[in-house]
Order: sequence, then structure tokens, then C-alpha cells
Amino acid sequence: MTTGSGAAAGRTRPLLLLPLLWALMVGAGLLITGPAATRWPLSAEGDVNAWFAGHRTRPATSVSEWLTLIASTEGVIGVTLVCVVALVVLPRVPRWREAVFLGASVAAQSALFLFITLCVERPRPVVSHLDPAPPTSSFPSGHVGASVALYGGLATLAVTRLRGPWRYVAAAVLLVVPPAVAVSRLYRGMHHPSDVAGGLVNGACTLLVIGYALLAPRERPAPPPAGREGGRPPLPRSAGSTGGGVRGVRRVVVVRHPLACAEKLAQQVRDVLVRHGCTDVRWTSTTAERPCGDLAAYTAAGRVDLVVVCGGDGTVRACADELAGSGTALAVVPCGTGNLLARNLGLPVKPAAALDRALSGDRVRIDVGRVSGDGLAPTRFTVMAGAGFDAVMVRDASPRLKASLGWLAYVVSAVRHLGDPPMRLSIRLDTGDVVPRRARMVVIGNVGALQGGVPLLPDARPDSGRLEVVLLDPSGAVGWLAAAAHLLRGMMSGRSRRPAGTGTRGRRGTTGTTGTPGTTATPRTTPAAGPARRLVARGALEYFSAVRVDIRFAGSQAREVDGDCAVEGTRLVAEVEPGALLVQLPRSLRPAASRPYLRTDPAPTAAPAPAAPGLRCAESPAPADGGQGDRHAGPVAPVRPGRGTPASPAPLGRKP
Ligand SMILES: Nc1ncnc2c1ncn2[C@@H]1O[C@H](COP(=O)(O)OP(=O)(O)OP(=O)(O)O)[C@@H](O)[C@H]1O
Repeated sequence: MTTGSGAAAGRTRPLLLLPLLWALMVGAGLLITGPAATRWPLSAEGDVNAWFAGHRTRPATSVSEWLTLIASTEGVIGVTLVCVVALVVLPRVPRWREAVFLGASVAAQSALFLFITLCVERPRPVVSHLDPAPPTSSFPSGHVGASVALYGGLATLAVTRLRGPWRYVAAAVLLVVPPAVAVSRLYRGMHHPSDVAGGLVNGACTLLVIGYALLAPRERPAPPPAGREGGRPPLPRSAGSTGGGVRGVRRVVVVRHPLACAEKLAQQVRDVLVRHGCTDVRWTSTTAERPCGDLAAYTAAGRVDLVVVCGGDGTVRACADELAGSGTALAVVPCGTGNLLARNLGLPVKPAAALDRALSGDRVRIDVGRVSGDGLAPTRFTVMAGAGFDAVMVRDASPRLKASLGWLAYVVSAVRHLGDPPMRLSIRLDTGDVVPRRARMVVIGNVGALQGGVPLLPDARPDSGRLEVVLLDPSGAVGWLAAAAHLLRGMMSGRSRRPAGTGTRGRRGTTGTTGTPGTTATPRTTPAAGPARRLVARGALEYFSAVRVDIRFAGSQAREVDGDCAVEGTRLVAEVEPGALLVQLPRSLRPAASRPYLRTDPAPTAAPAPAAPGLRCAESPAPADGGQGDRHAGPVAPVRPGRGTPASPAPLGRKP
């Protein structure tokens, strides 16, 4: 078995190639400046430099100046720092390895460059120089080496860490920079052609070595047997739980959004299920019209023990609408764009790993919201429902950008709507008074964190038995900045990153004492039956908490439910259904026995198992596709409306 130190040694071993690279570069430098200096092609290098010097033009000089700037010491350090900080701060899970890869590539290349120039003396070309000549040797080019390490490193991250075809375009643009810098150094008379070639080799080899050491996938140790985590004994079970993992589960339905869950991931899901002993597995694919596929037919046809949802929040929402209150557990394979429920529940970001961890864990009860309105048939949500700014942002996010940039597509869409006019609305919480308000956006949340851990609703807990509401009404640029600063501070201080199980079930209305550190939360409780609420960020954000929220808009507004567009309308009513949904969650998220906020449900008891064939769906009342699932595009089964959802047109529009 690979030990931790053994794995670390395996990772660092390629770094031993760096001294070898240094020796080879020094050898090449000594050859170029010594015995090979008067031989072709080195003998012709002066002509190349003279040709560039004789063809200088004003525009070309300006371009070369820019290229020199972005590859200069200051430029490279600045861009590297910004990218490293962004890699650590922006994604939900800090990209430490990628940040270290980028920083280490640039630093190692610079160190090698310095050590090479200590051993190789080469004068600059004998043409006029457009930059002050630094004291270092002309061989190799430091600008070119640094640009390869930095922009080549960014291209590597784009190709290996982004999704969609645009990553290749981004990588191609980044890869144009080093050759362009190389030409600019020749043009400016600062290097011989062999210097820039040396810089290219130095940067590229350093990048390869560091990339191999830090980014190359390593063989993982076999997963521990179910019921054990990392080889340690199982955690003590909390009261009420009769078993963790899914060993008692017999019948599994996998709901797969075919566009979000590619065949490769589907295969990984199959493998994980087999590893956890789930052999009776039925697959159903979603379509735009049937966002949970034939799940309803399967649940109607016989007992389903576990539903595995491979998709984004929209697919999870549709399945949760079907399963809420049924006692059938749901496991999330987060492969959509936002995956906010998975993020808020602290599931691993890697889809197959999320399922693997969850199946070793426990069944936990979380709340769902039930939302309705004019033209919006009652349906459930697990994340957030809203109107105004966030709804138009969801509506107008380009599918092409979503495929290439992921959740950044929503940011692009949001920027386009920053100037939208505010809505006039009235809000009624529980049985309180109707309160008039003006807002750009209203969001009702079961969970509170957005991408990157931005705590839009810092007090929202999926197990609180309540819904949290935020109204966004910034006045002018200052208001927007105050709101953004407030949310960023919350993100930095890690609010809303607490996984489920650390909240307070049944917490009552907020009092204003729980504001993000560093901000002034203004507690305001309206007299008599008025709602408990708090204002922050110069009044740009106003928070409420309730079991039932009834919002009426003066005019028709865009609405969204868990990131799916709903028809426009003038009303949004949401009510919490406490603990209505059973979710299979990793064991580390289980509540401690002293804090049983999230109720752990027994796994299905391994009832005396009939002979295997008797367990199979094919022999139970079969769904319309003959029990074969529609993995292979079988016939479409009629779908009954979700439990508690009146038979009416689909409430939610297809995503754009
Ligand atoms: N086969 C399909 N083809 C086209 N659209 C589909 C298909 N299956 C489901 N949909 C639509 O996709 C939407 C649900 O997508 P989902 O939310 O799961 O993924 P996402 O948008 O990538 O992720 P997220 O909600 O996390 O941002 C629904 O609007 C549904 O109607």
C-alpha cells in the first residue's frame, strides 16, 4: 500500500531532473559561446539581428514594447500573483495544487535562468538595443523563459482544468504569447536567436517537470471497504441510526441528465455503485420535458431504495419534488453547472467521489421548500427560488458559455443586468403584516452559499426548519459596492461553508447579531406582528426568516426555481417542508450525537432477502419501459405528477 511519504517522494522525484536541465543548458551555453560560435547556424545569427534592426517601424516597436512588458520581471510576478491568489480564493475548493504549480514553474524557471547566466557569459547582439541591457548574460533569454513558464502554465491549466471547447481557444491564445515575446526580443536587439531558443527550452522543460510532479494523476490506493473510512474503525453511530452506507440497499434508480453526465462519468457511477454492492440498478435519462426521466414510473412500480441523481440543481430539484416525503433517499452526483445543493452540503466537487463518499455515509433529513405562484404550479426546491436580478441572470446565461466557462457564464449574464430597474413588491412572512419594499432581487433560500462560498443567505441551513429571504436593493454604485464587499467579506471569513449538521434546527427569526464580522448589522424588529429582519451593507441587503413567505410584485417578474427559469408572474409563495427529503451524505457530515440537528435515518434494513431474481425490478410491477431503464433510449413511460404536485403543465420552463 502506498504510504503518504512514499506518495510524496514519488511526486517530488521528477524535480531531480531540474539540476540535470541546468547542466544541459549550461553545456549548451558553453558550446554556443565556445567551439560552435563561429559555425553555422550560429555564424548567421548576426544577420538575423541586423535584419530585425533594419525593419523597425513605430507600430511594431509599440507591440514589441507591450510584449516585453508582459514578460518582464514585474509583469510576470504581477500576473503570477494575481493568478495564484485567484486560484486559491475564487473556486469553492481552493485550487492549491494548481496555484503551487503556477508559482513553482515561474520561480523554478527564474532560478534556473539565474544559475545558467552565472556560468555562461555571452554579450548582447551588436545592433542598437531598444531596452537597457541588463547585466546578465544574453544566453538564455529570461523574458522568453518566464513567458513560457507563466503563459504556458496558464494554458496547461486551461486545458486540464476547464471544460468545453473554449478551453482550447484560451490555451491557444496563451500559447501565442511566448513565441511573440521571442520575436519581440529579437526585434528589440536584446537577444540572439539561439538565446530565445534557449529561453523556450528552459521554460518548456521546467514546465514539463513541475507539471509532471504536481499535476499528473497518480494511482490511488484502492478504496477502503464500505463502513470504514481510510482504514480507521467506523465512527460511533448516533441515536436513531441503525446503519451507515448502502449495504442494505437493493434497488437503485439512477436519474441521468445526459448532457451533464457524459458516458465516462456514467461508467464511473456504475463502478462506484458496484463497489458499494448495488447490483439492481435501473437507469433513466432526463429530457427537457421530463427533468427526472422515468423516476415517477419507477417509484410507482415498486419499492426504490435509493435514487442517484447525476445532474445539476435542476435535475436534483425535479427528483426531490418526486421523492420528498416518500422515505426514499437521494444521492447527488454533482455534474451540473452550479451544483449549489452539493456545494452547500459539503459534498466533494468530483462527481464520482461525491457519490463514493455519500454511499459510505448516512441518510440525513433535510428541508425542502415548496413554491408556487400565478402560472407556477406548486413544486419543490432544495436550494433557492427567486425573482428579479437572479432570475434574469439564470434566464440569460448563454448555454454555450455555460458549456465552456461553467458557472462563470452566470457572472457574465449578471453583469449585463446590473442596471435593471428595481421591482416594487410586498412581502408577508408567516402570519405577519404585509410589508412594502423595493428590490432588484428577492431570493428565498433553503441553503445560502453561492459559488465560491459567497454567503448570499448566511443564516440559511438545510435543516433549520425555516426559509431565509434576502432582498437586494443597492442604491447606486456605492450600494452595489457595499453589497459586494459585504458578501466578499462573508466569503473570506468562511460563512456558509459549514457543512450541514452544524446549524440550529428550529432557530427563530434573526436578531441582527449574527452579521458577517466587520459589517454593521442593523437589527430591526417591526412592532407587533412585524417580521424580524436585519439590514446590512448600507441597507443594500435586507434579510428575513420565516416558515412561509408570500411575495407579490407590482408587475410581472422573471422567476427562477433552483436555477431553472419559471414563467414570469406577479406572485411567489414559498413554504418550508421540514426534513422532507432524505439525502445520502458522507459520514463526516453526520451530526455528532450531542448536536443531532440533522436527523440520521436508518439505512433500509436488510430485510430477509428473497432469492435474487425476486428482487429485480423486471419482476416487480414494471415501469412502462419494461423495467430495462431508458439507458438505451427505451420507450417513454407516462409520468405521474410528483407527489403533492397537482397535475398541471410543467411549472418550470426549460433552461435557456
Ligand atoms: N436531455 C436533455 N436535453 C436538454 N435539456 C435537458 C435534458 N434533460 C434535462 N434538461 C433540462 O436541463 C435543466 C436541468 O439542468 P440541470 O440544472 O440539471 O443542469 P445545469 O443547468 O448544468 O446545472 P445547475 O442547475 O447546477 O446550474 C432542466 O431545465 C431540464 O429541462
